[in-house]
Amino acid sequence: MTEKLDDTSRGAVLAELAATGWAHDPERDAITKRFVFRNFVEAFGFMTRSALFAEKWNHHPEWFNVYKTVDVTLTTHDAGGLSELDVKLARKMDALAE
Ligand SMILES: C[C@H](O)[C@H](O)[C@H]1CNC2=NC(N)=NC(=O)C2=N1
Repeated sequence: MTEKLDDTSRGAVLAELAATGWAHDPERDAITKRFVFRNFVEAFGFMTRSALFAEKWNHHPEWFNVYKTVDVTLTTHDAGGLSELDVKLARKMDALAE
């Protein structure tokens, strides 16, 4: 689960995630997305709910919050690039942001 995505699966996965606003950073083999909420409470609520899944799955986002904006970077440090866990967390964060 923490192995890097192989070349056959990553194309489809990156295309799927691109459709919801995730961009691939090839330098780091990471995915990034900016979430913008109505206000700080909504942004922090999203971070709090995401944090519970991150902790449960032992897979943690890199993120930067200013007021109602949360910039998220997902990659798997142990694998040195994207893994299924990043995809799982990205999908969950999309759902939690709705
Ligand atoms: C020791 C601990 O299980 C590891 O450092 C976990 C924690 N959370 C993690 N989060 C992310 N994004 N990548 C990791 O490789 C990772 N590894």
